[in-house]
Amino acid sequence: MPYRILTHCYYVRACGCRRSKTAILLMNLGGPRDADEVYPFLHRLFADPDIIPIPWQKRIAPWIARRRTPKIIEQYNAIGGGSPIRAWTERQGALLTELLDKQSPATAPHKVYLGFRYAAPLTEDALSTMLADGVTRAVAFTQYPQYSCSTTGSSLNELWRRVEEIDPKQRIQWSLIDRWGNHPGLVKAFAHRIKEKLATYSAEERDQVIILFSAHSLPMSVVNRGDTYPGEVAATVNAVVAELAREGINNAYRLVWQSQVGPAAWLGPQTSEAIDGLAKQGYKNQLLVPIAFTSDHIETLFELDHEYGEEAKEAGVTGYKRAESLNDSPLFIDAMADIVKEHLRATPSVSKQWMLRCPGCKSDTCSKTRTFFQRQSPQ
Ligand SMILES: C=CC1=C(C)c2cc3[nH]c(cc4nc(cc5[nH]c(cc1n2)c(C)c5CCC(=O)O)C(CCC(=O)O)=C4C)c(C)c3C=C
Ligand code: FES
Ligand SMILES: [Fe+2]
Repeated sequence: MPYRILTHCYYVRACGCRRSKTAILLMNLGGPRDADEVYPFLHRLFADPDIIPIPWQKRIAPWIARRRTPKIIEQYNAIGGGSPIRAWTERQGALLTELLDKQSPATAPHKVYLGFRYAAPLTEDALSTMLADGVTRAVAFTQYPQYSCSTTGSSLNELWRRVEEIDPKQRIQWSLIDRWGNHPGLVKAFAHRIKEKLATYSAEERDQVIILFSAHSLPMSVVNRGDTYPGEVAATVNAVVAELAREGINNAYRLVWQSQVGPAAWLGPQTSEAIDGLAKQGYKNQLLVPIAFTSDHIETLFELDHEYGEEAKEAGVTGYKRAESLNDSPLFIDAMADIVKEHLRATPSVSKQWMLRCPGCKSDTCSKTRTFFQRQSPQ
C-alpha cells in the first residue's frame, strides 16, 4: 500500500489506511477506575507542584497520598468503585470524531486521544501512541473550560516536558485550545441542563428555586497570584444566566465553590455553607449546577449528590436537586465540534511560537517554564 508512507494520508478511503490527518488530544485530570488506582492517582496529584506546591514535595507526596487513600477509596466505593471520567471522555471523544469527520472533510479523518494528568491514559501514553500512529498535526484541547494554572497549566507543562523527552525533534506540530468558558455552544448546553432540571419542580416551586452554580475552589494563594480561573468561571455563569433570561427564566442564583482540600484558605463561599445559609433564609428548593466540569466524577457524584445532599436534607432543603453533568449531551458535543472546527480554521498551519510563561497568569513571580503552543485566544 504505497500511500501508507505519506505523513498525512489524503487517500484514506481509497487505500483503507487509517492514518489520521488531525489528532485531537483531550486533556483532563483523570481519575482512578478502581481501588488499586487510587493511591497512584493521589501520589501523582500531590507530587505536582503546579496543583499544590509542598516543601520537600517528592518525599512528602507519597506520605500524604498514603494517608488520604483509605478515605478516598471509600468515596469512590460510594459511587460504584471508581471515577467514570475516562468512560465519559472516551464517549465524548468518539462522538466528537464522528461529528468532525462529517462536518469538516478538509481536516478529516480526525482521531481523538486522551491525555490525563494523574491517571491512565497519561500524557506520555497518549504521546507515544500518537507518534506510533504517525500523527504530525495535533490540537491540544483542554477539557477544563475555564483556564487555571493548577489544571490546564499543569497539563500543558506536562505535555511540554513529555514532548521534549519523547518527541525531541517535534515531529508533531501542536496548537492549543486553552479556554472556552464563554463559547455560545457550551453556554447553551449548560442552560439546557438547567431547564431540564427546573422542569422537574412543580409549577408553584419553579420560580422559587435558587440556582447554585458550583465550581471547584482554588487556594487563595493561587487566586492572589492572578490566576484567571475565578473570573473565567464567573463569565460562564453570567453567560448562562443571560441565556436563561432570554428564555424568560429569571431565578435567583449564586456562584459558590466546592472541594477544598487541607487547612489553607480557599476561595469561598463554600458550597456546603451556602446551602446551609440559604436554607436558613428560607430557600427550600436549591438546584446545584456543576459549572467547571464537563462530566461526572467524584466531585459531582459523591460530593454534590451524597455529601451535600445529606447536609441539605438535614438543613430542611426539601427540593435539593442537581443539573445533570454535560457528559454526552448532544448540545455539548456540538459545542466541542464547533470549538475544534473554529480553531482549525483560525490556525490552519502551525508556526512555532515560544512563550516564556504558561498562559494563565501575568504575575512577575510566576515561575512557569516555556510552552510551545500557538495560542488560540487573546487575553
Ligand atoms: C476545574 C476543575 C478543578 C480545579 C480548578 C481543581 C483544583 C485543585 N484540586 C486540588 C486537589 C484535588 N483535586 C482532586 C480531585 C479532583 N479535582 C478535579 C478538578 C479540579 N481541581 C476533579 C474533576 C477531581 C476528581 C477526579 C475524579 O474523580 O475523576 C483531588 C482528589 C480527591 C481528594 O483527595 O479529595 C485532590 C486532592 C487542588 C489542590 C487544586 C487547586 C490548586
Ligand atoms: S502559574 Fe501559570 S502563568 Fe503563572
Ligand atoms: Fe481538584
